[in-house]
Amino acid sequence: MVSELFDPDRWETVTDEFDDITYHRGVDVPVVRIAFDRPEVRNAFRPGTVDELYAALDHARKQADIGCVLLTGNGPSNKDGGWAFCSGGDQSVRGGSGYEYRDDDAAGSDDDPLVREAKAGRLHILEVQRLIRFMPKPVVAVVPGWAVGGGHSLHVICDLTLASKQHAKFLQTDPDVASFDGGFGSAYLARQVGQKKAREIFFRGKTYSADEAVEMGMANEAIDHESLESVAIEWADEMTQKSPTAMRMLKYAFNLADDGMVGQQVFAGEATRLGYMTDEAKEGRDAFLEKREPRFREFPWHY
Ligand SMILES: CC(C)(COP(=O)(O)OP(=O)(O)OC[C@H]1O[C@@H](n2cnc3c(N)ncnc32)[C@H](O)[C@@H]1OP(=O)(O)O)[C@@H](O)C(=O)NCCC(=O)NCCSC(=O)CCC(=O)c1ccccc1C(=O)O
Repeated sequence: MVSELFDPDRWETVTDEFDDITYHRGVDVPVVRIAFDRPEVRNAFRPGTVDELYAALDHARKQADIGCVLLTGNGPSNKDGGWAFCSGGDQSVRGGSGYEYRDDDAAGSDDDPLVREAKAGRLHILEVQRLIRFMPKPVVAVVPGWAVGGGHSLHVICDLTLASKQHAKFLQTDPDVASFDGGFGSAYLARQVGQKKAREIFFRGKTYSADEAVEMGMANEAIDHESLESVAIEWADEMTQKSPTAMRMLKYAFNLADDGMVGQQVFAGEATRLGYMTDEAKEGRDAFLEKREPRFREFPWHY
């Protein structure tokens, strides 16, 4: 069993090569489901987990027939029945300068020695955050239980959050373990819930329910636990029936104001792609290749 909330009739396996995550694609909806699969440690991520998550997200990014990504956590824990989205960095493998590949974690033993050295003491969940941020399709955090520390930051960076009414719990423990996500995990959270509330979340370390998360604006809807994944698929179905270009441009437009010149670059890159699709752009290319002046006067100055 992948997870108690997982409906095997709705999903097919993309690959079962991963150890710490599972990766499926929808049978009848163009959506993928990527899930943390370490329920016994509340889906904490170790370096290998982050590597796998990055690989799966990057794969999903490149699939032209996929319009939405669901990010969730498998469960419940066999140990105590607890549910989790993700409890952040695995504190048991935290070394002096970051999280370390240990024991059975994918250590990249076949890597070039210099790459292996550079991989020591990883804090690369931030690379995953950026991949989600720039993913050209909506990413939905589907939160069946605890979203804590770096796991809380992951739900924050997702485009939408659906939370189990009965089991989702939102908590920031970063300063309890001397960690601080000073990027999207805090600053973008403040955009969602306001400065006072965001500071309260980090400074007090209080646990919030799904309803409270919805009320303060960091989650979209609290859903009955049993229906969480089927509702997530419904939302994905709705979103993937819309224009892919419009959805991509909207996501990047929402990002733009907060992402500075990188946000402008990403948005403008997509605008350039659209520009390249016009006859005007083809005329520019053809004129160069045919060694003649471009006949741009044939094109209107739209207003
Ligand atoms: C999540 C809890 C609140 C759940 O509490 P509870 O339901 O009572 O269950 P427990 O009995 O505590 O836990 C069950 C079991 O799981 C183990 N476990 C839970 N969380 C972790 C974890 N994060 N690491 C390792 N192990 C974990 C726990 O030990 C139990 O094991 P047993 O063997 O059964 O005893 C509660 O568990 C909790 O508070 N967990 C810790 C949450 C936490 O502090 N997370 C880390 C925050 S810091 C972080 O995430 C890194 C931030 C980050 O990503 C980052 C930030 C800035 C720059 C870069 C980075 C980066 O890339 O890392």
